[in-house]
Amino acid sequence: MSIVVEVAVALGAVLVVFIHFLHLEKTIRFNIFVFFWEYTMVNGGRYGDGERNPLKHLFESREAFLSFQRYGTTLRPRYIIIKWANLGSSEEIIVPELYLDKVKAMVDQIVDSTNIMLRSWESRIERDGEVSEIKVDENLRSLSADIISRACFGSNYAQGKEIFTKIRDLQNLLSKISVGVPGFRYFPNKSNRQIWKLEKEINSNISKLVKQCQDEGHEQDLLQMILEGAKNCDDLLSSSISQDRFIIDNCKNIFFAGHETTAVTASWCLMLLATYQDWQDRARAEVLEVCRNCNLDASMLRSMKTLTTVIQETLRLYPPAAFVVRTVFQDINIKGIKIPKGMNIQIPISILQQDIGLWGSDAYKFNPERFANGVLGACKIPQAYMPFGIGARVCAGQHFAMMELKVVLSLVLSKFRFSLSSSYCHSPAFRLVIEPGEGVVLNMTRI
Ligand code: HEM
Repeated sequence: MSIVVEVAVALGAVLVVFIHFLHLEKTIRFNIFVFFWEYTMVNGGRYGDGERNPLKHLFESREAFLSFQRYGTTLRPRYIIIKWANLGSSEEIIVPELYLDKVKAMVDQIVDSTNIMLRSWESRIERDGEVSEIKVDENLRSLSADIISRACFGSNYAQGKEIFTKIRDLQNLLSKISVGVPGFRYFPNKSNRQIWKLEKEINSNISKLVKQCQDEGHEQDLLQMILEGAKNCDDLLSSSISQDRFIIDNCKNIFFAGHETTAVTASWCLMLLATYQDWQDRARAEVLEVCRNCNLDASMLRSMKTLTTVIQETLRLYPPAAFVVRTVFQDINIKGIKIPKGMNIQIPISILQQDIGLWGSDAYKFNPERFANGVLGACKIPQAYMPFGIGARVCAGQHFAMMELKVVLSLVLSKFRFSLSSSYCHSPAFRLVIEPGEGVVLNMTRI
């Protein structure tokens, strides 16, 4: 089957590319990219003169340029986000669970999960002598998956974690696909067949788990909220989406939105604290002062002002989500570019968050102090700070994410001193999120 299928796929792809480039849609897709290019130019040649811009490498290298272009012209990543986010009004269901008081109750769970990771670091340091070189990224990813699985599936989290692992494999496969041709995902080539197989497995595993949760009843975890939401969701009644499909899509949505983003932010935070030792000392002093050898609780997290500004500044310089995506509801004109109704616009978060005109001449510098009086004090136009998006569809998990980051970072700071290893290579990479391309490698010692 395979050679015939691959040839058919190749011919089909050529045909679709041809039609695609002739079609009016072409103008629309290219406009999206031009819009950002123009925006960039209008704002003082951001790519050219950003000598100290931490994301300079990302924006300037040919590879990065291609992945931006690819992202701007391919349907796939946007398709996933929009499809997963738009199936039913996910925030109606998720947000109540992620409100602050609910989130507080999860602190103990997060402390337990984080301590498991920290104990493994302690053992490594003991084994290696005084200092250990630790690449933190994968550990932080598993931690974040563990935390979101527990929050989502409660006591069934082990099965949930298996599903999340499969979703991650799916994500990896999808991020490797580079052909921005509409309809390509229906071609039965090798990678698409792998994707379909994985999707089928994920859907059937989630269905099984949902059934199990329904039989057990009464647990107040995220999955239960989704199940309840699915029962009452008007969107479902007025659409052709099945309840199963809705639940499956919401599970994928939470995992995709809430796992990688938080893990990557923790990695960037540790990288910056390792680079700026004065901020590491200040944040640690605050944590020790607030906790005074007691167990962490939600009220302590509120008092950690310095740590909060460190996280805010990290999210300003290294926002994990590269774009906020919106669909144009009526024809508009931005800086002379006509944007027709129905087109998707990507708002480049990091460009807005490092604009000298808005943030001052030290816009590229790591300076958590700027957030001492909140976002209003940090930026001329506070809407330009949007690591969690903006408006009605702002991130449903932002409180959860901030709380998780504070717990993880305060525990790390209270137990370890760390500096950047000489093997660290600074190379922000745009995959599905903006992440340290070569990972973050730290020299760690116990306190
Ligand atoms: C540092 C961590 C995080 C960052 C930077 C982040 C960022 C974002 C951004 C930029 C959006 C798009 C918002 C918009 O279009 O205006 C979003 C949406 C979303 N996020 Fe997060 N997020 C994070 C963590 C989380 C977590 C932990 C969860 C879940 C527990 C979560 C759940 C969601 C959901 C469900 C949406 C879709 C909301 C909708 O479409 O209505 N996020 N996030």
